[in-house]
This record gives sequence, C-alpha cells and structure tokens, in this order.
Amino acid sequence: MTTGELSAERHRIAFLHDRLDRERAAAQAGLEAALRDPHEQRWHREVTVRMLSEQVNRLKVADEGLCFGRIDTADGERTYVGRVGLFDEEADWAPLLTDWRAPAARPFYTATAARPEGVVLRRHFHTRGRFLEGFHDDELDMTSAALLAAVNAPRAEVMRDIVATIQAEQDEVIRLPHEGVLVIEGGPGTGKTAVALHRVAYLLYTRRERLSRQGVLVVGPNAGFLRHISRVLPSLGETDVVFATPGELFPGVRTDREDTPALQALKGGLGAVDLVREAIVDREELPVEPVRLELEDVVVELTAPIAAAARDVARASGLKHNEAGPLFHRALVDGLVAPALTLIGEDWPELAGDVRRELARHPDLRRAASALWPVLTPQELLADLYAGRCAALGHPGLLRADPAAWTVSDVPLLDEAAEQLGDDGRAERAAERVRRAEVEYARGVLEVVDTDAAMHEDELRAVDLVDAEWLADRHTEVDHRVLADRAAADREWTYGHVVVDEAQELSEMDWRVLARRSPNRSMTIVGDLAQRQADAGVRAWGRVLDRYVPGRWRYRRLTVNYRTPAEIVDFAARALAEVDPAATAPTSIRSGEPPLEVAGADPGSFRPSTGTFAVIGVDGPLTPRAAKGLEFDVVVVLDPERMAPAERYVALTRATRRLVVVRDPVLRG
Ligand SMILES: Nc1ncnc2c1ncn2[C@@H]1O[C@H](COP(=O)(O)OP(=O)(O)OP(=O)(O)O)[C@@H](O)[C@H]1O
Repeated sequence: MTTGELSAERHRIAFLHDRLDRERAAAQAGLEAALRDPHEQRWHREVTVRMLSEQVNRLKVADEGLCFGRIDTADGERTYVGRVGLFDEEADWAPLLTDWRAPAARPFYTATAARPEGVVLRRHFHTRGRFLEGFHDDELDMTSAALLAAVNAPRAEVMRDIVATIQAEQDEVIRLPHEGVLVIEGGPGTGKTAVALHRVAYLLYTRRERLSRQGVLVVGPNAGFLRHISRVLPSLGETDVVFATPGELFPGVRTDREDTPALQALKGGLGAVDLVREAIVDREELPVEPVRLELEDVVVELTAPIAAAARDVARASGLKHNEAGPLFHRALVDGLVAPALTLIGEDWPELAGDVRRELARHPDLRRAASALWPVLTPQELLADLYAGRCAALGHPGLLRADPAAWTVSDVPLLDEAAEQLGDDGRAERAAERVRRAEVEYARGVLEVVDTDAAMHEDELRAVDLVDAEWLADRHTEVDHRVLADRAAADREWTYGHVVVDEAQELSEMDWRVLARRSPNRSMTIVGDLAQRQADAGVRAWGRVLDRYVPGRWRYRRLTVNYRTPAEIVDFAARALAEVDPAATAPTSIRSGEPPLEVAGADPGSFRPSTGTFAVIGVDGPLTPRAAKGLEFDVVVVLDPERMAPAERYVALTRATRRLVVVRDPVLRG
C-alpha cells in the first residue's frame, strides 16, 4: 500500500460520505417541506411523504463502513462496494458506490483464485467511523485477512451485519433466486442467522414493491435472541419487518411461559386440530330441561329434540361455529312453529307467519339460542376447556388452575380456534360503534357551525354542503401506524416473506400458524436438527414441509463455523455425537485456546475485562434454551452433564473466544 494510493482512497471515501450527507439532507428537507405543505392534496402528500420517508430510511446507514470494498476487473472497470448505492446524476446516473445487493457487487463475494470471474483486484477497506485507516488486497481466496479480522473481533450485545465479508457459500444462499421455501441448515456458528437476515435485506432490495406492501415476519426463539438480531436489518437500511417469538404470533397474547414437555407434545401435535374441533362441538349444546317460551296465545317448549334438529341444520351448513349462530337460531324458530300451531289449535293463513315472527323476536329464545350455541372468542373457548371440559373430552392433563395463563404452546391452539370458530362479529361491531360515535360528533360540529345567530337566511349553511356521514369520513384518521405495527396487530395479516430461525424447535401446530401467515409460501427457514431441544420440534424437514409445499422446497447447507475456534468445535463434537452419531461438526476457520475444565470455581472469576460474557447452566443464570442462537466472547458452562445432549451441544458452542466448563456445584457455592 503506497502513501499515494492510500491518500487517493481516502479522498474517494471522503467524497462518498460527502455525497451521502448531501442526499440525506436533501431527502430530509424534502420530507419536512412535504409534511408542512398546506396546499398539497392529501393523497398526493401521502404518496410524496411515503416516498421521501423511504428514501430517508434507505440513507440511514451507519457511518461505519459506508464503503468497505473495491473490485477491479480485467477490462479496467472499478467498482466500489458499500452498504447503499450512490449515483452521479450529472453523469447519467453512473454508480459512485454500488449497493452490496446489486448484481455488479456479486463478484466481490464470489470471485476466487480458481474462478476469478474477471476480477483482478479485490480490496478491503479498514475504516474507523468515516476515517480510512488502511486497506489490503487479498488473494481471492476464502479465508481473507478481512474475514479473520471480522471473526476475531470481540462481539457486541447485538449482532452486526456481515456485508463486508460474506463468503461465497453464504452469498449463494443470500441471492438464491427461489421464491418459495428455502431451508438453510448448518452447525452452530455457520452464519445461518446472519445469512437469513441478509437474504431478507436482499429480497427487500430486489422485490421491494411487494415486500414493502406486505412486510416480512422474522420469528426467533426468545426475546433475548430477537434483541440480539434486531439491529442487523435496520443497519442494512430496512424497516418493514416484524420480529416475533412463537409466543407472540397471536395478537393480544404475549407469553414466554412454557408448558411441561408432555403438554408441549400434546398441544404441538396435529391431534390438537381435532382437540379444538371437539372443544367447539362440545359447546354446541342441547337443553337439559325444556325451555318454556311464553307466546301471546300459548306456551311452547324448546325441547332437546327440537334443539338437536336445529343443531344438525347449523352443522350441515358447513359454516364455521360463530358464523352458523344465526342459522341455529333460525332453525330453532322453524322447529317451534309447528308445535306452537298445534297448541293454538287454529289455522288461518297468516297465523304461521305471525307465530314465526313472534318466536324470532322472543328474548327468551334468543337467550336460549346463545346459551346453547354461544358466540366464542378463541380465548373463551380454550379457557373454558382448560377450566374443566378437557376432562370430559379425555384430556384431564390440560386442566389448570388459571385457565387464562397462556403458554407458548397455547398460541397455535388459539390461532387454530380462531380459524375454526370463524368471525365472532365483535371487531365489526366495535368498528360500527366507533363510526356511529364519529357521526354523532360530526353532527354536533355541524349544529355548532349552523347555529351561528348572525347568519343570514340566504347564506349557504354547512349542512347544505356536507352531511354528518361525509364529515365523519373526513375525520376518520388514516391508519398512520407503520407497516410493522399494523401487521403485528392483525391475526389475518399475510406477509410477503417469513423467516423462521431456530426452526427445529417448532411444533406441527406452530407450522400451521406460519403457513397461514405465508399463503404464498415464501419462507426462509433456518435451523439445525442437531440443536433441537423441544420434543415436539422438527425431526425431519420433509415431514413438516411436504405437507405445505410437497417437493417444492429447497435445501442448502452451510459448512464453515465463523464463531468458535477449532478447539471448542472439537470439544463440543462429543455432545454432537450423542445427539446424532452420524452428524459432522462444521469446520472452524481459526484456532484459539483449548477449553478449560475446572472443578468448583467461581464462574464470575472468568469474566473478561472486555467483551461479552455468559454463564450457562440448567438452572441458569442463562439456560441452554435461552442461550439458543446467542454468542458471547467468554462462556462458562456449569455441569454440562446435567443437560440433555442437545442442550449441552448448544451450550458448548456459544463461545467466540474462550470456553470454561465448571463442575461440582457444591464447591461452586
Ligand atoms: N461471512 C462472515 N463474516 C464475518 N462474520 C461472520 C460471517 N458469517 C458468520 N459470521 C459470524 O459468525 C457468528 C455466528 O453467526 P450466526 O449466529 O448467524 O450463526 P448460526 O449458524 O445462526 O449459529 P447457531 O446455530 O448457533 O444459532 C456471528 O458472529 C456472525 O456475525
């Protein structure tokens, strides 16, 4: 690296920062002006604001590593690669900086000595903030100095993007032109999570139109994990993403409480679909005693056989339970007309119609109908099931003290119940109430305007021009929540793409929920069967996926471990062999310290002076389950023998630098 070259590159990078600043300032100023403009038509302003907000978001990249590389090709072309694209509007929009996701940037990741793809130089920049400290040119091989520097760097609490050092096997997965379901499998630390998130960023870049309308759902195992990965995407400049744990996939319920493994298996298996169906059928009841209905001329009785016939009619309709409620009521009326006429003992042409109308309006019949065939929310159905009905249905194990204390495995059951129960009409009624209130309010506004005493008779009054309904519409707020908030609150929202991390933990019932959220079956599924801790989880990808996309899903395997030094990988291999003797551990790209095994030491004494640290044990502080997907510079594992093999494998593969195994809990005190 000559001083002249370094100074030229410094100029170039300073110039790019300058460009970015100017574009940011222009977009921000445009946005503020559009928001203030009182003359602009409302719809037009909304379009402009949305466009400019997207631009501001796109340009919100960290100063760190704006431009991280350069490639030169044999035909003299030079491409600077960075986190966003910048163009020269005065030179026919020639690229000044090429977005890492653009096709022109691809050789930066894929060129190798064996297949140089026309690349003669690949340069990596080392920057601190905006300042270029230096650069190096690599030999077009995989384990470049830049990669080693990146994987050796201490980890922060949150995961960073890897755009500067994506490797060829990862790049292939990130850009795979497959719209449907893709499974990415690989051992711990092979970058599955990183790759899945970069694939989302890539898809948002190439299919912005559709994805920014429908958004992307990223499902991860726990809140700690989601925090760990939540900043990767915004740092790539993307926003329309909902992050959720499996316990948050049903709006209105938020839980991380777990059932016992036996209950998880019961609720997670496909048998739960029938369980929900049986619970609903159990709520379609018959009267134990006949219900007396006093009509004007006579008293009729709603008996079990009449109710049973009405129930048959409602069930045969094929409608969902809640939607069939009105039909059940009507069938009861139908069934009661004839007995009423017989009791009256008279027969003239209008009588039947009169009796039918009286029955249809009868409050006691209405009450009886909704007691026998109640409109139910999913929560009401399940709480009632867990409060006692489950015993009669052959599942006494489901009984619990607080029926509404939802667990993670209840979430897919609630979702299933919502599907099978159908619309309970409450949302619609609530919307109608809000609307009526708005109309009332608008009417009030018109009255105030129109009672202006000074107004001349001939003058045009507000009510001549507008009516309350119109005014209410005008005042109804457009939904200004960002896409992520709207999507997360709506059970029926369908996403443009769904990412599932630690997917090996999900039950058959969880997959049904995800399939509903992704009717177009565009999914990136990330997991490692060897790390499965949940009994109800995935045992073979095909067993789950062939149900939804038979033969149409793709599979890719990542083989290189970027997290753990080879010595730790070897140590953890024993646990892996216990999980699956046929499995091979990924290859680590670096070596480091051998793991330390000690007895009776204070775990805290291994805390490093810099970097991240965790103590993993069956009783905490961090359990193997909560440690899933996370990584720390130094990890102490307490009594790994007390863990199940898959838990042990997960715990032993979290360290990026140093692993300490502490045994003997008594001395540890
Ligand atoms: N190409 C790369 N360049 C630099 N760092 C990388 C690269 N690929 C992965 N890493 C780093 O390796 C670490 C492990 O990545 P990640 O957490 O995505 O692995 P994983 O396969 O999901 O692991 P696990 O199965 O344990 O959840 C992260 O720190 C990530 O940033």
